[in-house]
Amino acid sequence: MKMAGDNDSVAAVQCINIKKHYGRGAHRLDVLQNLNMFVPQGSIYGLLGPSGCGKTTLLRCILGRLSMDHGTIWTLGKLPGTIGHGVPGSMVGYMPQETALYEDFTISETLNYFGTIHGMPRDVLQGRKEFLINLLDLPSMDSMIRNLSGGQKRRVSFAAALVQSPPLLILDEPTVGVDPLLRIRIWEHLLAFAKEWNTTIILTTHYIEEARQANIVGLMRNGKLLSESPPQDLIDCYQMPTLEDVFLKLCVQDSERRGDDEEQAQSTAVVVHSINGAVERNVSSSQEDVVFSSDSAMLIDESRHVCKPGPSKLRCSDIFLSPAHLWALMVKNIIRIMRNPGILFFTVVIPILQTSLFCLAVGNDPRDLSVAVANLDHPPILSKLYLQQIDNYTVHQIPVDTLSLGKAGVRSGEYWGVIEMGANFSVDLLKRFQNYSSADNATIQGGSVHVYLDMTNSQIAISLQQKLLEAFQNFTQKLLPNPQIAEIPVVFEPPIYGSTRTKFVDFAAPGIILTIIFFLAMGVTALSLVTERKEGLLDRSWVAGVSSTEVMLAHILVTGLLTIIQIILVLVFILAVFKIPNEGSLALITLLCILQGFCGQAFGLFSSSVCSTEITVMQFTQGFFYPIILMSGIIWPIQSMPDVLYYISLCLPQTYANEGLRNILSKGWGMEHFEVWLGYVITLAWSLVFLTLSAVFLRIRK
Ligand SMILES: Nc1ncnc2c1ncn2[C@@H]1O[C@H](COP(=O)(O)OP(=O)(O)OP(=O)(O)O)[C@@H](O)[C@H]1O
Repeated sequence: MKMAGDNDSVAAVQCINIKKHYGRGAHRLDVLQNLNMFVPQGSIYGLLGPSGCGKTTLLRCILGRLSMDHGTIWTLGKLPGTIGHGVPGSMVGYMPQETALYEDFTISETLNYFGTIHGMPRDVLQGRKEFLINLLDLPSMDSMIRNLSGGQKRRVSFAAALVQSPPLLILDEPTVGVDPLLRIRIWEHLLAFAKEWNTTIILTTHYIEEARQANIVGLMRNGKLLSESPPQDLIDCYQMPTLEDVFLKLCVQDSERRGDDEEQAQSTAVVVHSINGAVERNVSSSQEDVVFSSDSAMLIDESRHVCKPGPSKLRCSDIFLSPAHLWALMVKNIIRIMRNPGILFFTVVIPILQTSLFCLAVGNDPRDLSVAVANLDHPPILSKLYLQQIDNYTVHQIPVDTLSLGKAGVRSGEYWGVIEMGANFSVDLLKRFQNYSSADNATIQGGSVHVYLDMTNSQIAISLQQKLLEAFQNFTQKLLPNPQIAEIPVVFEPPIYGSTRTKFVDFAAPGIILTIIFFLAMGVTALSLVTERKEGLLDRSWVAGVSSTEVMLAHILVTGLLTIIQIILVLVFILAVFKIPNEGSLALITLLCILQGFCGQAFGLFSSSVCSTEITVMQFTQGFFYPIILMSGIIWPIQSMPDVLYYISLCLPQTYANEGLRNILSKGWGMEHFEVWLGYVITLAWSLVFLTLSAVFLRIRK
């Protein structure tokens, strides 16, 4: 059917037999059921219906944001989402139900963001901003969104949908929660846009009577249109005082039809014709029969027209990345970070705090360990000399009269151990040193230091053993002309790599550096996307034409700057302040850290593409934290793991990187070693895996 006269005969949007459901099995909900819709160009189309009848779902299908189960939608002559088409993109302005604005932006920044995405030149955008501020009676451009009233926020949201003067406007409940005066003003603007700029407007509303101002109303119930006609025609046809009464009557009729014939009811729509002022009513059951009338008096029985697909002007940005989109997204991310002191604090202070805590709290010798000394030696010549050699920083000697008193003290938790030297210690030890080959067992036992330790804390026990053995070496050096006589005949020569005094902290440092960098980078990235998606902000950007790759890249570039700051801080504190030994190239270390930071960002993006809320992101990332720490050889060598765990650990993103960094730091190895190469290659491979998965999940969940 075609209306006479003007370009109203051409459809801006046409939906043909649309079906859409959510859920599966018993939870399946058929939201749109064979829905047909025809929105003429330059008209205001009011989509009315009770809550939950599927209005938003239909709008999202029209925008190309939701895929349908069945049917076709034409928007501005093309299928939404076609390459080169501006829907989603600059051809459509979308105002979602929720305000969906960045609370920490000003009005000006908000409009800049959307204007830049749409590629508006700076001066045009400035003029447009001033026009919209006047038109919608908004406060000053510098006002922060978070300080605006609810009504002002809705008007800013409206302005954001209008900023690029789109030919198609889709407004999801623009007047909900708005005072009556403002509602009247919004309608005045809508009428002006349709009349003066030939803008096509589709809007949903619960306030049925306000839709009398629309050119056409679609009355929707249970996922289908009960009627699609000019409001006055409906009122005249049903001879009801209000549109609301018409809607009620149609609902009753629909229920009755459903009772009669469920199948028939699925696809019928009441259509009102207005012919030369007389109104007649049809019940149609297929798309071809669905007709509408204008308030002009003529009907032309022709099939409906949709906008003819014009020659596709394919821009590079439709296929490749758009610099305008990237720039807008990056500026947006920078503003959000700058306005959020928590993120800046997180960036600068946390890496310093974590590295310092690690270097100060881990790997140092324990001190002031109380150890009972039962020295029964008489006269205590050699025993005294031995006790003097014990490192007083670690061991705090407490004399006791008998061995059993010392043991009782260990059992009660007073001492970490007891050192016992017998009554003939000095005599027997001298005998042993003077006559090695003929010393009997009694002499050897009498000339030995007997130590009883609390072995429940292995690190403390190992430290005590080490200190007591070192004291004995010092003691023999003072006592014997050739102290090597007193040593066991297994000699550890100067090491090939490292030193005899290599500490635990040197072993753990590479893993700790990489873990701090990986998880900080992940933390900065992970929450941002989830917050944006939850508040409907991401949805708005998708509709403006931004792609998931652009969103990801903009996040990586901006949070990448933060990650580089963190890497510099971590390395300065580890290598320069706490002087963890480094034999290798600083450039290689930095490169590996940057790649691990990138991998952390990619993992953060992956987490935020999989999870819907901040809580689930936290749980998801925490679930990975301990397995990575425990299984990547950071605090214990992977060579000690059971076979299965060992092979699993090799697959983790930090195991090879950790090993590679350890080799660079402690052995000074470079890229000529395969073990070092592997660290870089596997980190990069994991980053690509996470990025690909993020892109897939972002696309699926768009
Ligand atoms: N992602 C989803 N998964 C499952 N069900 C959904 C989803 N989105 C919407 N629904 C359900 O589909 C039905 C239609 O929702 P929709 O938001 O389209 O209704 P609506 O007419 O816009 O409602 P309102 O006027 O309250 O905004 C509702 O029952 C809703 O609960």
